[in-house]
Amino acid sequence: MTAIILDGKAVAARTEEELAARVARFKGATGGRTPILATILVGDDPASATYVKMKANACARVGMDSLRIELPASTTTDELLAQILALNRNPDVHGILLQHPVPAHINERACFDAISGHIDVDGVTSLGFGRMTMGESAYGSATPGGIMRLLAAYGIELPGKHAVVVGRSPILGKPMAMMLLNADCTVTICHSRTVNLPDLVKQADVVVGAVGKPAFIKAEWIKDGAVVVDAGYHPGGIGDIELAPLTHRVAAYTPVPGGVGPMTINTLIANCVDSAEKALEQKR
Ligand SMILES: Nc1nc(=O)c2c([nH]1)NC[C@@H]1CN(c3ccc(C(=O)N[C@@H](CCC(=O)O)C(=O)O)cc3)C=[N+]21
Repeated sequence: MTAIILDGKAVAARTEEELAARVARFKGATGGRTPILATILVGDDPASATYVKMKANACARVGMDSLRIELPASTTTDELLAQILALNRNPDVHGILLQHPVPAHINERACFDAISGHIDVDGVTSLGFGRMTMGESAYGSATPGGIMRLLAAYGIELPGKHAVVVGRSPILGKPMAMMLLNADCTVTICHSRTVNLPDLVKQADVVVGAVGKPAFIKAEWIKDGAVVVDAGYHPGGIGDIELAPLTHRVAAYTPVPGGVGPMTINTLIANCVDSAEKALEQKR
């Protein structure tokens, strides 16, 4: 069986061409302003700094400006909330990315939920999650949203499929499960307290690795012909799924790197362009 490689890097690159054209149109309509994504990085975790830089670079590639806010690890919840509220009030800002994780003493949920819904382009607010789950208009969480766009780009049929999501985090596993449910999958959500994880994964037509542990999901658990989506990202180009033994016997898989990661960033940027266009329509 020749597996389809779900090439997120290629799909993202194609989409960037279209986004660049939309940014150019926005500039034409506003006398040269661009959509602006505000990125907030708290503390000095080098991996987080790299991801935020990748997001700013993606903005630049489509001709968008970004407003980079870097705060010390000692920042309090109230100080971070004040920054977010100021960005909410700034009419030039069309999207906010608050990079997860923030230092442990900060109430991350309170800070996510302070982001105004219309500029929650990373899809992290509770209200956005609820609206997405109910099938109402909202920007879905960027990583699962990117996965859905990637599956759509390759015409992967979802209705009636048994999707097994391994992981239940607020911005990855939980919204992933709701998006697959809304796409008419039968969804099983597995997590650290799940009994018989291998048996559940063995039933999956679609497997999503979203646990954050390198090669935690073993190749032998995955059935022939499954669609394998790996949302893990670990040093050395390793995902959450043991991939090498699978590539010849599954229907499709996301490579790591070059699969889910580029689609996450692309979804964030696409949502920000969308938000900017909506702001323009609504005369701001
Ligand atoms: N509020 C918030 N939203 C996020 O979306 C978010 C976050 N916090 N915190 C951290 C995770 C991680 N994340 C990645 C995005 C792109 C790549 C990516 O593009 N990786 C490249 C490889 C990069 C490399 O290692 O060179 C790839 O997979 O091809 C990886 C990881 C977004 N996250």
